Formats: sequence, C-alpha cells, structure tokens
Amino acid sequence: MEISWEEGRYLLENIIKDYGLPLRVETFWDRLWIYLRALAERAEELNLTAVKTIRERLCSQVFEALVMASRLPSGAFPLADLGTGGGIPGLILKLARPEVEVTLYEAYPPRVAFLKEVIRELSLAGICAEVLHLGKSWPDRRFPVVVARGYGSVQKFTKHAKRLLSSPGVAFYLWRNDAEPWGGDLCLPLLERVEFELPQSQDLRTLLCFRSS
Ligand SMILES: C[S@@+](CC[C@H](N)C(=O)[O-])C[C@H]1O[C@@H](n2cnc3c(N)ncnc32)[C@H](O)[C@@H]1O
Repeated sequence: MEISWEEGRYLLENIIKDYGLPLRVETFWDRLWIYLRALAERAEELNLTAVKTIRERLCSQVFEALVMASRLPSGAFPLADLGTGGGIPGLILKLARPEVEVTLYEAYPPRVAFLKEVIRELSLAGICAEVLHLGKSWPDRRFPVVVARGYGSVQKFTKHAKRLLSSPGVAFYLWRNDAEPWGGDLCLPLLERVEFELPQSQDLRTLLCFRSS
C-alpha cells in the first residue's frame, strides 16, 4: 500500500536524522508531498517509471537530492540542473534550500510542461524550467553552481557543466555507481567524492564535486 502524508514525513525525518543532514523536514515537507503526489500521478505519462512508489522515491531520489542540498555552498546563488527530467534533483533542492535560484534544463518538452505546472501550483519564486537540448544549443548565461543526476555518464556531465560554469564555480553530480557508466576522461578537476548508501536498499551512490578549470 502507498505511504500516507504522516508516514512519509516520519520516514524522511528519520532518514535525515540517521544520516545527520542539517535540514529540517518541517520547513519543506508540505510542498515536497504535493510534488511527489503530482509526480506519482504523471510518472507513466512522462515515462518516469524507474521508481514505483513515493516510499521508494523518498529513500532514493529525494534522499540523494537532500545529501546534495546539504553540501551546496551556503547562501543564495544561481544553480542550473542539467537533464532534470521530473525535477530531480533541482526541484527538491529548491524546496530544501529556497534561497537558491534554480534553473531546470530538460530536452523533453512534456517534462518541462509538468515542471512549470508544479512550480505554479507550489507558488515557487526563483525557479524556472526551460526546454533545452544541451549540446545542440546552450543558454547565454553561466552559473556558479551546476548539478545533475542520471545525465548519461559522469564524463558527459563534466563536458556540459564545464560549458555552463562561471569561474570560480562548482559542479555536483549524483552518480549511480551500479547503473551508470563513468564514460571516460573528465573535463573538470575532481574536488571531492562522497560515497553513501541509500536507506533501506543499501544501494551505493556517489556525490562527485568538481571545480571550474
Ligand atoms: C535518466 S533521466 C534522469 C532525470 C533526472 N535527473 C533524475 O535523476 O531522475 C535523464 C534526463 O536528462 C534529459 N537529457 C539527457 N540529455 C540531455 C541534454 N543533452 N540536454 C537536456 N536534457 C537532457 C533526458 O531527457 C531525461 O529527462
């Protein structure tokens, strides 16, 4: 059976506590829940079916995004999420770190239309979603922070992040060790590598942190 509002909040609260993340779930849970419900309802239509339940999403994509949120620089700054799909990690970063100005880039227009609806429904300011196939075209601005998850390979991420990063700048990539190739020589210097296990499944993830070259 699917998880309830109370169970979901309790689960995430405990995950955050167990992993010692410096975040307070009560500051973003209501909006996160609305977003997760919308994503669950539209997942099939948007072909975002890798995760089957809200419980599973809390223990994987949400948790991963919160690990990233707690490692971002402090304060307010513009951030770009490349290949955001249904808003991961960028939309979750915005909920957990509302002072950050987020741009979600995604090549598939229906996913961007969904994100625009969610942004409107949640009355979020300082976040936008744009249809853009990076590599074919590029935005005319640069960002001090660039992030992504599930972008195809670590190498592809560093190649595109290098193009979008301002200097100085930092890029963060959530690498799914078991599911995604490294892809070859990296285009940015690696600053830090943080390995962690997902709650419940114990699957491995690595948060890679790069700096502008
Ligand atoms: C595997 S999904 C991951 C989505 C999301 N980041 C997540 O972790 O759930 C990859 C997404 O990146 C998008 N994508 C891949 N290459 C892209 C590119 N060059 N420019 C923009 N979006 C891209 C795809 O359309 C897809 O939505």
